[in-house]
Amino acid sequence: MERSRFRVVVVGAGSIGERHIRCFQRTDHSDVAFVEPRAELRAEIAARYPGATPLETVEQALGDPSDVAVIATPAPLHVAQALSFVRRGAHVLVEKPLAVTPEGVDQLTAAALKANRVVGVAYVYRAHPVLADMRAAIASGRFGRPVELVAVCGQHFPLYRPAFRETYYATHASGGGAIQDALTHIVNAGQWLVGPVQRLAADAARCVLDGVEVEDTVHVLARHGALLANYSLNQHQAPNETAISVVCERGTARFEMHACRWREMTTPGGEWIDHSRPQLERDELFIRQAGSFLDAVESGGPPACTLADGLHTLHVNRAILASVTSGQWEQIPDVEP
Ligand SMILES: NC(=O)C1=CN([C@@H]2O[C@H](COP(=O)(O)OP(=O)(O)OC[C@H]3O[C@@H](n4cnc5c(N)ncnc54)[C@H](OP(=O)(O)O)[C@@H]3O)[C@@H](O)[C@H]2O)C=CC1
Ligand SMILES: O=C1CO[C@H](CO)[C@@H](O)[C@@H]1O
Repeated sequence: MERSRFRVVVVGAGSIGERHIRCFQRTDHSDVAFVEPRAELRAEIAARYPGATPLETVEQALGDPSDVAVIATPAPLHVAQALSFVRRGAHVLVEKPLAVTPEGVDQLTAAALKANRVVGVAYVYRAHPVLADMRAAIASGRFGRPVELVAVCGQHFPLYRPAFRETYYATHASGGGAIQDALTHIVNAGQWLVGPVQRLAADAARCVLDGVEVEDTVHVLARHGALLANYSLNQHQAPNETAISVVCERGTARFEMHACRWREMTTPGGEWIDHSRPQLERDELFIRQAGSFLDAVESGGPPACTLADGLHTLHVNRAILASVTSGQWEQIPDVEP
C-alpha cells in the first residue's frame, strides 16, 4: 500500500533539531520545514538540507499548519509549544524530557484527546531494535517474573557536547544536569521494560565537570512495584557504556547498548547466550523513531512513548531531584494511562 507523505516541521534547529530534520528526511515520507530564530544558523541548516524549508518564527509555522510538529527546543518550552501545534491540528513528537514541571501537561493531554492527535515523547531508546527484542523476550515470560533491574551507564559528556556549559544543560530550570538530560533516558527505558516506578531514593553530585553547578553523577534506588531497581550514571568516565540488566526468577537478560547486543543466561554459573546486531549508526535510531512516529500517525495507534509515559518519567525526574535535596524516599504520583 502507498504510504502517506507528511508535512513535518521541526521547531528548534539546534543539536537534536538538526538531527530530526535529517532523519525525518531520511524516512522518505516527509517534506520537512524547520523553525530557527537565529538567522546565521537558519541559513547554515538550510544550506545543509536543501529540501528543508526555513522559517524564522513559531508563529509562521503555526500559520501554515503541518501534519506533524517535532518540538526540539529546550524543555521549559516543550509543553506550551506542543499545545499550540495540537490546537492547529498537528500531531506532535516532543523531545525529552517532556518538561521540567507537570504544568500544562493535563491541558495538552486533553487537547490531544479532543483533537484526536497523536502526541509522543522522543525517548529514543524505545526505537532501539536490540532493547525491543530483549523487552519482547522478557514479556514472553520465558525467564519468569522480573525481580530486579540494574542499570550501569556512563560517558564522557564533554566529548559529545563540548558546548554543554552554554546550553540548556547548565541549569535544572532549563532541563539540564545528568538527571533530566541523560538518566531520564534510562529510567524511561526501565519503565518500558518493567513498568512504572512507585518510589525512589537518590544521591547525586557534581564530581568532575567544571563550569556548571548541576550534577554529573547520580545513583537511584527505585521500586517498580515489587521489583527492586538500581540506576547509576555518570557523565565523565572514558568508556561510553550503557548496560541494563533485568534479573528474572529463571534467567537474566542484559542490554548492552555499546556492544549492540542483549544477552541472556539461564543456567546458574553458565555461559551468556548473545543476541547481537551490527553496530547502529546514531542516526539510525532517530530514523527508526521518526518512522515509528509517522506509523502511529498513519494508523492512529499509540506512539512508542505516549504522553502518559513521558509524564510518568517527568515525575520520576522530579522525584530524583527532590530526593537528592531531601535525603528522603519520594513517592511517584500515579499517571492515568
Ligand atoms: N533524544 C536525544 O538524544 C536528545 C535530546 N535532546 C533534547 O532536545 C532538546 C533540545 O536540545 P538541543 O538540541 O541539544 O539544544 P540546543 O540548544 O542545541 O538547541 C535548541 C534550539 O531551540 C531553539 N529555540 C530556543 N527557543 C526557541 C523558541 N522560542 N522558538 C523556536 N526555537 C527556539 C534554539 O534557537 P537559538 O539558535 O536561537 O538558540 C536552538 O536552535 C532538549 O530538551 C534536550 O534534552 C538533546 C540532544 C539529544
Ligand atoms: O538526550 C541526550 C542524549 O545524549 C546526548 C549526548 O550525551 C545528550 O546531550 C542528550 O541530551
